[in-house]
Amino acid sequence: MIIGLTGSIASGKSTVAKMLKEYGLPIVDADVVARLVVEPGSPTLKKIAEAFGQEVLTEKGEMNRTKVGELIFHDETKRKTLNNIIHPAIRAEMLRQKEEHLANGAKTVIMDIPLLFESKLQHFVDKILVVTVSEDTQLKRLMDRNQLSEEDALVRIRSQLPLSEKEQGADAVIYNNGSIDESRNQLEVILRQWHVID
Ligand SMILES: CC(C)(COP(=O)(O)OP(=O)(O)OC[C@H]1O[C@@H](n2cnc3c(N)ncnc32)[C@H](O)[C@@H]1O)[C@@H](O)C(=O)NCCC(=O)NCCS
Ligand SMILES: Nc1ncnc2c1ncn2[C@@H]1O[C@H](COP(=O)(O)OP(=O)(O)OP(=O)(O)O)[C@@H](O)[C@H]1O
Repeated sequence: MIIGLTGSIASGKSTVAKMLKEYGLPIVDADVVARLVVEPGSPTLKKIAEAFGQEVLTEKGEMNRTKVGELIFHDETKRKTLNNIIHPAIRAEMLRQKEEHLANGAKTVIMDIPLLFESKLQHFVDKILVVTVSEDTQLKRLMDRNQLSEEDALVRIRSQLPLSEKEQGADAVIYNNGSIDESRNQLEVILRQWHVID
């Protein structure tokens, strides 16, 4: 079974992914893959520099993530341009890693895809697990974690579909407003229901 783990920025996906790892389940993480495909010298990074200018590269030839973040979260056209360049490369590498886990005998693979709904990737997975939080908690945790002003945190939140819509498209939902242990308990119930654990 392929489980798609999603949510929105700072809703708690990585926190839940860590718990899934503790069960020994293999995880294919879109944010990790998104870093892999823009390594210095990669064709994808070259295309990004052609589209946005050499100033998105650091002296070492790496992608300047802060700079690219500033550009794309304040400008939908630029965000779409970046997505059109980087998403095909991310998808191809994620599918490769998934196949590798299956070939190695995994019965369940987790695909952690923040933009699963925005990119319409529901067909990639058999079950969708959404990690959700209230808007207030999401805003507070994002501001704390990334040291962002309220305004910068809000533009990032608004660049994604509302969590309420994602909950409607889910096979199961983890409500992550409470403690980490409360979320862990919800996860355990879901994994039992799906026969991933006994
Ligand atoms: C814009 C970039 C450079 C910012 O890097 P930074 O290190 O600050 O953030 P990080 O990569 O950890 O992403 C944090 C979160 O931002 C959100 N996010 C990232 N990219 C996007 C996007 N194109 N649209 C909407 N939300 C996004 C996701 O919720 C993600 O989990 C980076 O996120 C990126 O390369 N984005 C494009 C690839 C992408 O779409 N990644 C999302 C998962 S496929
Ligand atoms: N139940 C919780 N109680 C308190 N803090 C939490 C809880 N869950 C997550 N957090 C904190 O909230 C922040 C966001 O969580 P996390 O990084 O797991 O979100 P995410 O959905 O993976 O975000 P992103 O898409 O931006 O990578 C982190 O700083 C994390 O430590």
